[in-house]
Amino acid sequence: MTHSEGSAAPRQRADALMDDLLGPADADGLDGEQYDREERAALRRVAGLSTELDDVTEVEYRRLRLERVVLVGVWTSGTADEAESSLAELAALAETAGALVCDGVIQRRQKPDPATYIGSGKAVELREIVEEAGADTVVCDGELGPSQLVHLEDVVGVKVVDRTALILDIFAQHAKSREGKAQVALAQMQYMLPRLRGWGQSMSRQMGGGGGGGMATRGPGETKIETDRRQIHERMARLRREIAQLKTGREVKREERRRNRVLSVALAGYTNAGKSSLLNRLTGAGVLVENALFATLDTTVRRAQTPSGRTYTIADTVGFVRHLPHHLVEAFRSTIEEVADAHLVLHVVDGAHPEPQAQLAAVREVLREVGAAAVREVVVVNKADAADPEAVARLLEAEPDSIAVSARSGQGIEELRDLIDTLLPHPEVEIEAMVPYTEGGLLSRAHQEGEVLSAEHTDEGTLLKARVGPELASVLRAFPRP
Ligand SMILES: Nc1nc2c(ncn2[C@@H]2O[C@H](COP(=O)(O)OP(=O)(O)OP(=O)(O)O)[C@@H](O)[C@H]2O)c(=O)[nH]1
Ligand SMILES: [Mg+2]
Repeated sequence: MTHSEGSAAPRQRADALMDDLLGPADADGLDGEQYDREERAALRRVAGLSTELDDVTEVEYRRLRLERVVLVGVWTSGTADEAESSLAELAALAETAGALVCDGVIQRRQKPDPATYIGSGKAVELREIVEEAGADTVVCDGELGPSQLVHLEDVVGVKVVDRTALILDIFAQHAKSREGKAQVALAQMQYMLPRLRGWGQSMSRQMGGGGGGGMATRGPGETKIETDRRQIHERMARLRREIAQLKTGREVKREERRRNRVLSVALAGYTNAGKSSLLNRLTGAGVLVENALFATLDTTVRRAQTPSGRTYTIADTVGFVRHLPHHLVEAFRSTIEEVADAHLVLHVVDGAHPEPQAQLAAVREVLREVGAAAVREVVVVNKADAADPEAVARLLEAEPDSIAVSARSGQGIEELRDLIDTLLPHPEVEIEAMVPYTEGGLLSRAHQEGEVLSAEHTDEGTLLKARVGPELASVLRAFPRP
């Protein structure tokens, strides 16, 4: 059955990459396990994929419930290394979602097969691998159309999900705030809507047993799908309203910060680069740090101070990943938009990662999409403690505005603080004033909003020399130096 892919390279197992992700070899009791697996898979199908939603809100809490997965990628362009690292990332995503990765295969093709994603001959081979591994799910490294999912499922005999569904699932597990949860739920529904029919057909074929069982179930199945669709549409409309309200609240706060001329720094970067660790280093904030992808899904804003005593806010943001599902870019646009508003972006990259440049490029692409490309950017090469010094040196050379740090050891953090101080815009007006002791509030404003160059206590009040914004400058002019 291999004639259809004449030039296709033999299946590539990304074994080396998966080594430490592999569980113990399953040599024991194959028969019993297989039976068990069928039973579990059957149960899971009903729980996870059925369109029979008792309550449509269930969509929100849907978990893919992946257990043993086989990964499959179509390698259309680039080097073998790139194809393998994409699959390794998929493995990390699957692990983050709680799955055990049994195996990973890549097929070289010009483009994914329109019917079954990988070629039909390869799909049959994949089925053997799935059976051998005792896997219950196949995860494809791309976004598959509804009918591709159904057709591939028919061939491999287990649940098939794509990269998008996997990422959505992780996001659903990690979102904490109301807004974050609502955004993920909306994205999940957008993703599911066109796929309801597909799953429905697949289910009825399964339940019909033979090939011709479709007719009997089609009628009521369609009706049920229509009902589900309508309910999902209604729920999506409600979610959109909720998100709009929450967004207004967040924007009011943001507007307030802008009005108060609060200096702002945003941390952006590929997932797992160490953004939250760096935020903790810079502010002492207790933000969740985890060696998992997408530990942070909600924007956290903290207060920090530059070495010269200026106050600024620093926002942690959701991590980026290649091929971020489009729904999610949309859904998270608002949280990522925070970056577009910042005075300075610290673009954190994992210096110990094999492909930091690709990560930088992926993040910049999204930043451009949300209109944050014009914000001043510094590349913060993190994990310098663990990275190869030569790789770090190469990165620093390739990126003109860059600095190497380690959030873990503290190396480079002082320099980073100084750099933040230098790059944050400086208030434009230099002023001298004699601030009476009754106007203590003005002194603290000068400290917070501006840069105090000197403050000398005299009999008449505090002799202040400072750089401040125009608004505060006009207030201070009421107290000229005698
Ligand atoms: N060796 C080393 N590990 C680090 C350093 N900074 C962070 N890490 C580790 O990298 C992992 C990810 O750190 P996080 O701070 O959660 O990364 P993040 O960018 O916020 O990740 P997401 O929120 O998932 O996008 C954790 O296991 C950290 O302990 C560092 O400087 N050196
Ligand atoms: Mg984080």
